[in-house]
Amino acid sequence: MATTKTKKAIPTVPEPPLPAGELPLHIDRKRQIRLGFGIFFLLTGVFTTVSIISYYYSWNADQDKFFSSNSLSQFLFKDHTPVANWGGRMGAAIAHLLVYSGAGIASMAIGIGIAAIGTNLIYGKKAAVYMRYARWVSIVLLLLAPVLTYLFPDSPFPLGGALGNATISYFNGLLGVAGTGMALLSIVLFFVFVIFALDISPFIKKMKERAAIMAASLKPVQEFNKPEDPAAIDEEEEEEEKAAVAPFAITNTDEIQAMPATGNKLKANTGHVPLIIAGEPANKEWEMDMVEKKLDHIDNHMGLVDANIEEEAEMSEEERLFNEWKTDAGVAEPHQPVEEDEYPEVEAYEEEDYIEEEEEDEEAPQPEFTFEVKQQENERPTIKHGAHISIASNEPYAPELDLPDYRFPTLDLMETRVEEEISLNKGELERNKDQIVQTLNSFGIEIQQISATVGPTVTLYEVVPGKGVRISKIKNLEDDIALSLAALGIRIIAPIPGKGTIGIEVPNANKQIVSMQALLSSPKFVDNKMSLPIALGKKIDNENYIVDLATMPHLLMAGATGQGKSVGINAILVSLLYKKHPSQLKFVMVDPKKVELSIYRTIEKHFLAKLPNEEEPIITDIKKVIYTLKALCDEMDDRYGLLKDAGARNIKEYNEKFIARRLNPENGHKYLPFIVLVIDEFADLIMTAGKEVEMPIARLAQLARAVGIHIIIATQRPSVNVITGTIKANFPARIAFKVSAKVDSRTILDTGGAEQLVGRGDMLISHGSELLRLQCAFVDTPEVENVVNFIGGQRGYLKAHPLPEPEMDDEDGGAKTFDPKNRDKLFEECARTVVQMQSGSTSNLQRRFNLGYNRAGRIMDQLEAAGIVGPAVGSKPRDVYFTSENELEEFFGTLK
Ligand SMILES: Nc1ncnc2c1ncn2[C@@H]1O[C@H](COP(=O)(O)OP(=O)(O)OP(=O)(O)O)[C@@H](O)[C@H]1O
Repeated sequence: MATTKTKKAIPTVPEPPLPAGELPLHIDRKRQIRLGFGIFFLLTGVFTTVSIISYYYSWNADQDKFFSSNSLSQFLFKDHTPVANWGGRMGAAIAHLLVYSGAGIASMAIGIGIAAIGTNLIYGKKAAVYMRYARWVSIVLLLLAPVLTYLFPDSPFPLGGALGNATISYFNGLLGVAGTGMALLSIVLFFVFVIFALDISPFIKKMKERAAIMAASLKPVQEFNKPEDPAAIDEEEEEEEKAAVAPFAITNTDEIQAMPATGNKLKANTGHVPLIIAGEPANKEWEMDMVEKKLDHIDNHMGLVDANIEEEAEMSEEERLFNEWKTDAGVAEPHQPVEEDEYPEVEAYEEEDYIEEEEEDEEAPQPEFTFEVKQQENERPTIKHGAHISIASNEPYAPELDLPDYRFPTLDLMETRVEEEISLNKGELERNKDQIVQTLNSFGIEIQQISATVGPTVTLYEVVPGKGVRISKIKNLEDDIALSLAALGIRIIAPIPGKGTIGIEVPNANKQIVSMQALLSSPKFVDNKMSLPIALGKKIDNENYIVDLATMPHLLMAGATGQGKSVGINAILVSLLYKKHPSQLKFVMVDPKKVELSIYRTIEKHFLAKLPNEEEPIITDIKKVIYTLKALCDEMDDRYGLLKDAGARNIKEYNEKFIARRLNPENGHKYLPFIVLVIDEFADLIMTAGKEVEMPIARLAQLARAVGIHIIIATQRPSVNVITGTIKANFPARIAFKVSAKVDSRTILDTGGAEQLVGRGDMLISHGSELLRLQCAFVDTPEVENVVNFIGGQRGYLKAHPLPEPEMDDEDGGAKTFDPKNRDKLFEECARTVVQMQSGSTSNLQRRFNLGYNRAGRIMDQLEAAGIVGPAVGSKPRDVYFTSENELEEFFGTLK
């Protein structure tokens, strides 16, 4: 009541007129409350933003502390362990909740939004402004969080927070990874092109207009330097008199007054200078007024005033009152619209004039105000850097131009082995047929029909059995039939896949050598478009067997000693040397026996790749093999990085883009040659280095195909401890030369048969689902020498292709040690999760078990040391070496 009385009393006492700059009491109080809230919001926003920025650096240290507290209040008020966040415990908690449990790094928009609201409260803007902020903050949160999670799914820092994770895992389930990517891209494009474009267009317009104003405002200043037509001056003066006097006097004319040093010079050639030097205030003011008026004029002319209407709409009532009050008090006057034709020279201004003027004044000491002119020159649009970043030529890139004079090896380097007509003795054929029919009949197997296909090493007899004969019966009689045919190397194929017949392969009395020269000159080899064509030999029906190593994509060759492995490797290498240019293919050769591959050292500068600073082009030392394998893994990772940048799925697509000059070498892009790793005696390696060799080979075999790295391994010991499950699983293409026992054949091919081969290049190849018998092409050592000498005698690269320098875990390159007693409580659970998901991702463990980064990282290290996951590979998830939970449980059993 008392207040009311006081209020009522106020009108009776006439208020004294408000002093300039002060507002009526009710406006003032409202403003104070707003100011209070504004400051509060501003500080809160700044604090939140700073805490989030700090979280980026301190989250590793603080996350464990946050998780180890039972509740938020305990973390805030009861725990006393110091935190690393710049905002203290409160900052750490806010940042954790907003970033980790919220929208990741995008949450910064919340802090900035709160601060912006605070600022606007201080200035008393209307509610519409806050709505606009809220809209933008929501867009940023909803868009940025999923995009960041999608782009960096395995980033240890929660870039997209829980919001990003939840959105992406939902959409990945709904649309798949590619579908989610496309959906995100369309949403982002929608915002960029539709909403954002609409919003920025006025801004761009404004910027353009401002630039025009700046240009125009400098015009009169330059005109000081230019002699003027007296008539024009008169006219201008007249017009100026007509124009309204500038409502606000610009007093900062000191600069113009303080120009005596230049005055004399100017006096000689300018019309306006006497006015300036004389220092008559009216004239000085006139000059500056002209500038101001022109600014106003252009504002009106260009519609800036209209643009300001929008801003005014956002003004608070208080601001309007304040402006009205200012107007009344004569502090400022509204802009006077000026007729367009009053300042025709604004439009008439031409750049050439300006350049000429500058040239004329070159020798004269430059008066201060010409400085502005120079600034203007800087602001003139320049050619953007990068606008011309383009590769000089539009011609497709030709990798062969690295060595333009390189000549491919010629066929005369290979020995000419005339392939005799396959002439199997008719008598031999008849004899074999009769014996087969007899033998089968003696076991009660009726035959409807029999035919023979004569191959270089064996003849295939195809038998169509009588009705009701079970195929398994014939298969069971394999040994008996072989015995009665009295020939070595009989192989029964019952039935021949895709045919209703039974095949019986009988070795020929006279075997034929398959000529490598004939294979290399065959149209099938010459005209093929395979990435890595290899001419392996001939099938049983004499068809040339040429296959693409890139599709295999790796090859395992095994067989007893002296059965043709080395010849087989040479056949493969020679085929590649005949077909590929040195820029397209590199070999990494490992030869623990030191003699088999040393012949290829001659082509070191053309076709070999090795570790930098390594002298030997062919690797023979086991330790260097481990380094080399690591380097190849690094090369693979680097290549994946390049493919990702280029948006290519495999080396073929990548190289096509590079050849079409769609990838900029300045961004690290380069033509990627295929790399073929050849290991001649794999058993020696695995016996000496075990997992250290097996794991990187398995990793390369699993992943390197897409980036053009292929592996050929050969061994003469086809036992299970050499050709392990891991190796077999990753080498789908396998070649078996003759082996001594059926069990060895099973180890190599998962089936018998290789023990019945006749040796000397007779082989079985298992590729995809088929098993084929081939006679390997024969290449003798002198022929290989001819080829490598031919290549080595030509100009090559300066050195062998360098592989990346590998980083090893410790000096010995050994793996981390695992102490079963000293492992995390969650070790087993995490191991199960990792095996279930087949992905060694630390951030996954963090999310699953609510772990801090450090602890999750420690557990991942323990998993690596235990051999459950592979080493860290950049930000990608680690490889998981256990394929099933059973396997894992067995492993846990060994730890107890
Ligand atoms: N495709 C083939 N055609 C004809 N003869 C062959 C063929 N392959 C190998 N031979 C013969 O077998 C011999 C041994 O071959 P090779 O040296 O390739 O055996 P290997 O399996 O590499 O033996 P090791 O394991 O002892 O090195 C050759 O010297 C050659 O006479």
